Amino acid sequence: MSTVIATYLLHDEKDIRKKAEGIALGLTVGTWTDLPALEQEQLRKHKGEVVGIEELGESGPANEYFDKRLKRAIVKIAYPTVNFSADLPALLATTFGKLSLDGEVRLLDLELSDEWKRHFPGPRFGIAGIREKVGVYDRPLLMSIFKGIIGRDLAYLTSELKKQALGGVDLVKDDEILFDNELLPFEKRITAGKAALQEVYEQTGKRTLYAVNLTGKTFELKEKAKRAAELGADVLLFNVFTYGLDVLQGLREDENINVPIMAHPAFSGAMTPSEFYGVAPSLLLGKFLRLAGADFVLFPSPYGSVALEREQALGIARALTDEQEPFARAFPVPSAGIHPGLVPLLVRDFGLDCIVNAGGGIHGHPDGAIGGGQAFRAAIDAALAGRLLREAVKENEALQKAIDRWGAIEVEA
Ligand SMILES: CCCC(=O)/C(O)=C/OP(=O)(O)O
Ligand SMILES: [Mg+2]
Repeated sequence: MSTVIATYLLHDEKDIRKKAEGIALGLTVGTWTDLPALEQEQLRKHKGEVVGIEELGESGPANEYFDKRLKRAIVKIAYPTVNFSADLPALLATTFGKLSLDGEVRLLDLELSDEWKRHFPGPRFGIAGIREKVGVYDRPLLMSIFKGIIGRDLAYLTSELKKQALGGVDLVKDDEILFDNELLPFEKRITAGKAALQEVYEQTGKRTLYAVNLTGKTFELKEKAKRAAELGADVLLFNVFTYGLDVLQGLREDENINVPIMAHPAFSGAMTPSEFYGVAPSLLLGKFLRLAGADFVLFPSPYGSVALEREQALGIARALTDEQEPFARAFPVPSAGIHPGLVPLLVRDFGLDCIVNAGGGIHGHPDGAIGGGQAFRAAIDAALAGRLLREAVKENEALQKAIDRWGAIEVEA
């Protein structure tokens, strides 16, 4: 019998096993022991089963948070896939729908069978496909973010786009808060951006991609995305969690939207932060986004301005790049508050197949976006060569200015 196995962190004052059994029945057949034998036989294939309980010691923080003494355990429950349709909305409603309202349960993981994974597309391009588009194979990619663009016009956007590209970034993304507007209409951002980046390519030979924010009402997104593809959009930025995972999957599965999709974590912070309830970031921002088709996934880095606990951030990256999964690997993009002085940590923690992503760390450079890009590129080269930044600055003024402004955290061999 095909099942999905959910792993939860459970809290209960009295009896963890009783709570776990209640969940397994409550989210499947509802009741069991009082059923006549014949009905039990008929319903057996639909019955949820507790398949593992790992008792944990009490947690002071948990007791303090819930203001009561609680038993804790890692609990695994198997849900028969015969009970629900092969889509993420059904999977989520079954395994963490009403249960998510309990307030004392955290969903840590969902294990899908290989057979069931075949219902999901995974990234269309993935790391390999993106690298082919930018022509860079031997280092982390560098991405910058438009900042201070709201209220500006197309001339300003294209001027800023050129500066970021001239600084040597591989991609430039819209900020997630840039929406369709009269001054910067979606389609014109694509066409004007493309022309501007072609100019830079002809000037420098460096290819830079532009990730335009796909926004608007849900049922208009597909047509907008198809139009973007027709206009030659390089990448679609998408605020997945203000829409839903299945909307991402719908965009990915449309063969007329043959464009890489960059998932932004906006609004996911409503579900992930607590250690006691909600959803683990490695599942929400890692496994689910890869399953549904994101080619890039942004998430808070362990050392930026909205930092994620290091192991959590690394868990997302592992879920995005796990070679055991039957999906293309997706680019981890640790973000928020990133500046050139943090590049040694990023390379140590995320390796070659990641994207260094910065807004303020590019535009806040004393020499502007061009200097910011140059500083990051120098920091990436130094980190890959195993050189300390304090050595690398001797040959790179832009990096020196960045370190003077933001400092540096060296990773000593
Ligand atoms: C985790 C998303 C980061 C993001 O959206 C953003 O705009 C970052 O900007 P900076 O923190 O690099 O200025
Ligand atoms: Mg942003």
